[in-house]
Amino acid sequence: MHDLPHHPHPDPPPPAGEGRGGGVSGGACPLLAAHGLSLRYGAVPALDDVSLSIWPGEVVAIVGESGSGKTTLLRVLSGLLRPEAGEVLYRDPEGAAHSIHGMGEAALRRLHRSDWGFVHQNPRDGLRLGVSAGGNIGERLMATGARHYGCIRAAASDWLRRVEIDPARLDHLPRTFSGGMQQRLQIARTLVTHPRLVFMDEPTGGLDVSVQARLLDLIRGLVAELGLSVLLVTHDIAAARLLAHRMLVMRRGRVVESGLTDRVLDDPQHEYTQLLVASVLAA
Ligand SMILES: Nc1ncnc2c1ncn2[C@@H]1O[C@H](COP(=O)(O)OP(=O)(O)OP(=O)(O)O)[C@@H](O)[C@H]1O
Repeated sequence: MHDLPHHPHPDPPPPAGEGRGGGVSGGACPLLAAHGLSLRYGAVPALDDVSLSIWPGEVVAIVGESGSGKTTLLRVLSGLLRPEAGEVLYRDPEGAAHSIHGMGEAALRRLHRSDWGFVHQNPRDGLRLGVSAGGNIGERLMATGARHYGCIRAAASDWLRRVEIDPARLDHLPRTFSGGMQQRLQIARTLVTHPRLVFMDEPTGGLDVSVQARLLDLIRGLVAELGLSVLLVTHDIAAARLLAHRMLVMRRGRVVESGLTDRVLDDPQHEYTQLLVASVLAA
């Protein structure tokens, strides 16, 4: 048996309607739903008719080999890239659906500051290296309206502790931190505002194996504690196994298989998924 997180939905949404084609389901309410996303870089089809949805409290992993389109998909879903075709709908806390690529830059920026978080593979892309650790966390709180200096500092200290960084380092610059500490600081900065949906792009990439394991454990604990919805891009099947309720397998811009994580990994249906799983078992 695998120690998979309990799926937040007693009756998890069927994978039908995901992958190639398919539609956003009508009556039910996913947090984010994408339909028919396509994007090419010149002649390279980075995304080819991709559809997916993520539900409140759900962790969905997007896996696949290098160049399969994972990062492009995450960037399109989070509004950082515009698709040539298709649509991404986000449901706000009041239940209204918004088209991500139709909402305008200011509204999208607000969403990224409040409801959403983005954890980059390279912490330098998600941190301000010239600002103290506490400042990095406090800044995001202030962007959502926090003003009381003492409260902001206390929250920053608390979050340093939660990501296993000594709060005595509150005033230190992130460039004096190790790679693993910088990544944990980026996670603290992202989660301090309790976002509803977090995009993670290879959050453990580029770290030592032992540091990766510790970080995955930390992410797993925080995701469960905060009930976060997470879209996780990774080429690490073990990370997907540990964190994700569901997974999508990408190849050459297409979703070739999707389903509950243990089903996909223990009983892969697509030839490519079978190869992917076999290569991990052989390693
Ligand atoms: N800015 C760009 N210009 C041209 N081609 C691009 C660009 N970004 C990505 N591509 C191409 O699009 C395809 C998908 O790339 P993408 O980065 O989304 O894959 P990935 O699965 O995230 O890969 P990796 O795991 O190596 O990060 C690849 O063939 C890549 O070479």
